Amino acid sequence: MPADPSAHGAHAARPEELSTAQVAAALPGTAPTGRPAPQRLAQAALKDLPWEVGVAKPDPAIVVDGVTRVFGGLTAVSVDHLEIQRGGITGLIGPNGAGKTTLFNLMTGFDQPNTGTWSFDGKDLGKLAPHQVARLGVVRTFQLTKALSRLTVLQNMLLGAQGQRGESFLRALVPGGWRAQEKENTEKAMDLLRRFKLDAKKDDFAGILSGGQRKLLEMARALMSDPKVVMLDEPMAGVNPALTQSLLGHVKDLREEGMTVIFVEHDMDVVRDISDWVVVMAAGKVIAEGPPESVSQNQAVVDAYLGAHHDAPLTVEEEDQVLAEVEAEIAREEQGPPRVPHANRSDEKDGLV
Ligand SMILES: Nc1ncnc2c1ncn2[C@@H]1O[C@H](COP(=O)(O)OP(=O)(O)OP(=O)(O)O)[C@@H](O)[C@H]1O
Repeated sequence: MPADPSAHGAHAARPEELSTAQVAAALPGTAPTGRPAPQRLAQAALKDLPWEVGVAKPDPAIVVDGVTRVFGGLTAVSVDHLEIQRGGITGLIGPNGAGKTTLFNLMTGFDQPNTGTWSFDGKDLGKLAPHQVARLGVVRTFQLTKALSRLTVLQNMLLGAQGQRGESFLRALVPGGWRAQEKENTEKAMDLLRRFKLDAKKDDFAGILSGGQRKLLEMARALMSDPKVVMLDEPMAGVNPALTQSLLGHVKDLREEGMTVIFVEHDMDVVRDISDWVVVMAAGKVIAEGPPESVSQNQAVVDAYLGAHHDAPLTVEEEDQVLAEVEAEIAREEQGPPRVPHANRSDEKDGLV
């Protein structure tokens, strides 16, 4: 069923996100200019596409072709064709070991494939080092954050500026050029820290931040290089429910700013909440693509998560085990607050996101 276009409108300012409201006011599509928000365009563009693996997108930012990565005898990634729509949020999901992180590593220059090509805006990204990929506008965060614990929060941010396009050897030769650049970078870092509510911690060592604050720092640092594509590897993992809300808001804000976001996530509530499109991987391959509501209806996806095959029905013992796991999951959810407290979300109540 096609997604409801109203579900991804400009979201209302969250009370806990004062800086977001300020940022939103300055952003295309969220200011009262009558211009449609970028995410609406992405969602509208994807709405009538067939739910087929490898389907061509109307305006792809990233195109992957024939990429394989083999470790010993194991094919960790084998993606024939994948396009990522510009300006949308694409969720990359799949069971453990599906190849999601390996694909991220390949696309951002942290690993090299055995075969294949991939491009951003038509520019070949193969064989580029991570800093060169970042300079072209594609940045990523990591499952385990890479915040350097013995540097302060601000110093960590300034490291993120190194791939900036404004930096150049010539600029270094201009008297005062570096100092001007440093001042510019510091101002930009402080703006981002304010937006991510980490400004009060600018002089703290990153090592003393909570897991969630480190995730925020990592996202903020990724934005130092003015990226066009942001790849987030499990941005919500290990983050407490209160901060999850804040992180979700920040991811949506990236889309508001016109960035293309690809994120790996295991929590299906989160995936359903923020994705315009979902790509499902299993055993290295893309096994399904479509809007969030399409994947739970896809038998191949259900099988991949259950570790079963179409032609191999579950035994009674396996069914009992799956049932017991589901019941345990429900019991856990009943005991604690859900990670995404939908009832409290002002944006959802308004039907705007
Ligand atoms: N450097 C490596 N050497 C050997 N095998 C690896 C390496 N990196 C990944 N793999 C294997 O490749 C497969 C895909 O791993 P990957 O981490 O990409 O999966 P994933 O979908 O990100 O899983 P998870 O959701 O658990 O993070 C796994 O079987 C993993 O053990």
